[in-house]
Amino acid sequence: MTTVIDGKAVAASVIETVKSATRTLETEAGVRAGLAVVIVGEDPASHAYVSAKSRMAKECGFLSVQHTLPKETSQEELAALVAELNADPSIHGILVQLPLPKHLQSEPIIQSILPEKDVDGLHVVNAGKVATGDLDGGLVSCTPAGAMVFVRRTHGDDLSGLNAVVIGRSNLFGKPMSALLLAANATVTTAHSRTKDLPAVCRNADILVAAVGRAEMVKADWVKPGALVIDVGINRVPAPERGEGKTKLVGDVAFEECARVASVITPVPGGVGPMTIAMLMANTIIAAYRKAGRKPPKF
Ligand SMILES: Nc1nc(=O)c2c([nH]1)NC[C@@H]1CN(c3ccc(C(=O)N[C@@H](CCC(=O)O)C(=O)O)cc3)C=[N+]21
Repeated sequence: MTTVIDGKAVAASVIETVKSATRTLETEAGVRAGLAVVIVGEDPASHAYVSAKSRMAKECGFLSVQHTLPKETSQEELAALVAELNADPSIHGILVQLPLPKHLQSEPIIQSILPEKDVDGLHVVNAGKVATGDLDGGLVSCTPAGAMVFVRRTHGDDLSGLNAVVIGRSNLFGKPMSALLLAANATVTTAHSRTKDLPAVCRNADILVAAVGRAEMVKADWVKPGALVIDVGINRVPAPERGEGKTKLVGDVAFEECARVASVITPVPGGVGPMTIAMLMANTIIAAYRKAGRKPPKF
């Protein structure tokens, strides 16, 4: 029987750990963890994600601050807000929701966040720590960190002898995911749009991670029998069967057919997505513990 991972349930268990760590930090050190989320513009999907993050931060017991800036905000104004949050001792984590409106450059903004407050794990200092295998010193990007929780719950901490294939090479996901799998001793292939015979490469994977951004691209005959399949894709597609003009979310994996071949698989929605938000909370409490000079919890 194939196991379908319940991402909401795993995320809830991460959130329970965060909540209790938040209480401990408050009672023993008198410190309340604080998360600031910055959003520029009116994109409804981005607002939905940001509300979910702010709501979860409150549920964790954090000081949760949301800055909503108008879409015509200048580069300088956004940079000034980040500088203010960097200097604010009540804020331990800063997240600038991406993508930013087209007239703004995200890279200089992200690199101006203090690495110790960069709960998205996108600062070069944090990316560099992941790349060099220093997983306890920095902050790990939330989506790969969440995917690794699924990997550890399936295979334990040591992936020696297992082949892992990550489809996708973005800084946000593919590169850190490959680095985390490698640090856990997997033999890792980072595949991408220029890879020759992608289905054949994927068929070698004991752990197959799809982050291509193409709806249901990974088919059953790409999956090694018994593999763990992690679907990082979020694609909104038309769903005429639900009524005229309706849409639904699907991943990068053709779920039904691949589930018949895999031994463990994550669904979309309800897989990696909820874990991304949970790991953001985990990173925030880790940042707050470090600031207070305490050893943070492990996730
Ligand atoms: N600076 C920054 N950091 C991010 O981490 C970041 C970002 N910008 N921009 C946008 C993406 C997207 N993202 C998601 C988080 C949760 C779900 C999630 O919980 N999804 C639900 C479904 C939600 C629905 O129904 O729409 C699920 O997969 O079950 C999805 C996507 C974080 N992102």
